[in-house]
Amino acid sequence: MLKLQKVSFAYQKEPVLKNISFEIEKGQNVSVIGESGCGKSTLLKLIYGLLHTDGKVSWNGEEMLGPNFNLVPGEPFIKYLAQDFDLMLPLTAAENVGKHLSNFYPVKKKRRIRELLEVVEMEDLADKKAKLLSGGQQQRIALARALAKEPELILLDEPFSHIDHFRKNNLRRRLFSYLKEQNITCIVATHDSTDALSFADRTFVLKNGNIYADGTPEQLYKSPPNKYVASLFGDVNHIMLKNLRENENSRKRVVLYPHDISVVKDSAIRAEVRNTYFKGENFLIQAKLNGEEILVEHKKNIQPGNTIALKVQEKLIEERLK
Ligand SMILES: Nc1ncnc2c1ncn2[C@@H]1O[C@H](COP(=O)(O)OP(=O)(O)OP(=O)(O)O)[C@@H](O)[C@H]1O
Repeated sequence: MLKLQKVSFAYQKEPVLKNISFEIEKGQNVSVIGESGCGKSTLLKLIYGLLHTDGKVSWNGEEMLGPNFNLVPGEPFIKYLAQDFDLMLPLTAAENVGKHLSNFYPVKKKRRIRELLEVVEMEDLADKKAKLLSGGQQQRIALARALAKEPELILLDEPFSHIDHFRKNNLRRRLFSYLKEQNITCIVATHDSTDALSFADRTFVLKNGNIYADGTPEQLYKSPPNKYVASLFGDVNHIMLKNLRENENSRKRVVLYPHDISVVKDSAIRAEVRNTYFKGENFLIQAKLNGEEILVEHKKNIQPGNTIALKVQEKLIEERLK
């Protein structure tokens, strides 16, 4: 189990992380999300032992003392995959993956390298020099290398940032099921809502140096505590209640995703279409509702200038206001 107690950190005067405490069970997949610069990478570096904190970071009850006490920063049972992949460019993909594996059992080593190259779908490029690989291919090799010595805890900083959309989904499924099978604890810092929604057991939202929200992805998505949290999962509206309800006088607003709002034949809520964007299965409609800019999802394209009637389930509004 990973345990952080009152962990704070500042590069300069202003603290980046403030008094953070949490526990993560073995084998859990935790995603850390939050706006750019909120401290996701700093948190991973701190757990790995690259940065010093006055707080306490421990693994299975043993305190990890950090860079002020370790000559070589980092713990051997943790792997940290930074945003720069730090590959040995003159070596081949396979050589990079096996770099930290012992040469004592060459057949075993070869088998392990092949297994890891399969996880990241790079078998075909095993013998290609790293310097000749694309950014996404290098990132996949760096991932395989991080897994080579079967870490107990893996820290991944934007692990799919250079990988194209088609491959990303498949790779995510393979990687995260591999980590589950091996019972490897994983923390992923990410901007990508799919990493957080589809694969994490638990999600931390970082804001202003604190864990601002902590829950299962489903809890955070379905009942976002506010607009900030909802916006990390995609487009979101923050609509004045008086624009949705008759006889509403408060200045309260409600968080609604575009798909929470339906276009109907007739209703008292009317908006004027300003723009439409094709999204594949649906269209995203940008419209003006009593002066407020809103986003609505709809099956059909509606031309700008048209008026649309809208409906939001009252039950959903009540839930979001809780
Ligand atoms: N070496 C450094 N020296 C000084 N300030 C730093 C350093 N590294 C990061 N920072 C600052 O610390 C804050 C947190 O940075 P960090 O990289 O942890 O954020 P992040 O959430 O990972 O961002 P991103 O999502 O853009 O990668 C930022 O304001 C950043 O400018």
